[in-house]
Amino acid sequence: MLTISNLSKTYKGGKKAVDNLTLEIKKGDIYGFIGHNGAGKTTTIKCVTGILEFSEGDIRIDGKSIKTDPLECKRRIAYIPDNPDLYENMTGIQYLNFISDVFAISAEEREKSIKQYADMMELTASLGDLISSYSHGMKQKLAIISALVHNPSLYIMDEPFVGLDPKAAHTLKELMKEKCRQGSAIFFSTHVLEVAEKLCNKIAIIKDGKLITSGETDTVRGNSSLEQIFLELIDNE
Ligand SMILES: Nc1ncnc2c1ncn2[C@@H]1O[C@H](COP(=O)(O)OP(=O)(O)OP(=O)(O)O)[C@@H](O)[C@H]1O
Repeated sequence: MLTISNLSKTYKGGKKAVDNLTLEIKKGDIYGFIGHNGAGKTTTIKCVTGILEFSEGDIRIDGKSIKTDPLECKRRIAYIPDNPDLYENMTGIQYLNFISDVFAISAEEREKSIKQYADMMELTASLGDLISSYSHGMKQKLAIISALVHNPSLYIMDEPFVGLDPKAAHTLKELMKEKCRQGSAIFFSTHVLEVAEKLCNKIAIIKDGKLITSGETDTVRGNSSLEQIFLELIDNE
């Protein structure tokens, strides 16, 4: 579903934020992407979603290259950034309709799914309010609903649980599991190792832009906790 091959990204000032990264995310995977602050997670995610250009390597979504076929790739993905920068002068419902228009979702379908996901995220009562009046968590919820509404085959999420209250975080975890059971795939970054350990069937750990380990969560972790393994790998590499 998502293949990252030998990806390297160097910023203009010369900082190599991602260094020869190779990962494969398959249909049905909930793939956790873990690393210290500044490890290169957001940079990788922005390359995958076509926001950042990269000089070396290749990124393919369902076999299509984000470099040469960006529109086809973007049709298949939903991106939930760590700091949703939404159109502040729209109301929540206007924004969801705008996203539904972009992805050509029928009126009937959007009405049903907006209601379903807004109810689940407990945002229905605020959908008529301007986004500028929303808290960080409410913006995060709106970004999540907008992703779910167009039912993509690949979800890319950057720290999706930050700012969510415990109930919304629980709902999101359940939705993530359900979407992957239905055949989507999720690639997401997180610092919350307990969540990654419980939720992800696969995990990758990066340090200074380089992949340290990746694979089935149980194999990566062995008999230890993910926290122990993470700390050992980060200290020893
Ligand atoms: N626009 C930029 N220009 C130059 N360097 C950048 C830029 N954005 C990020 N970097 C650098 O690239 C490296 C990777 O940053 P990135 O944001 O990808 O890390 P991260 O793993 O997402 O970190 P965090 O967990 O703190 O969000 C860091 O050293 C950072 O300083």
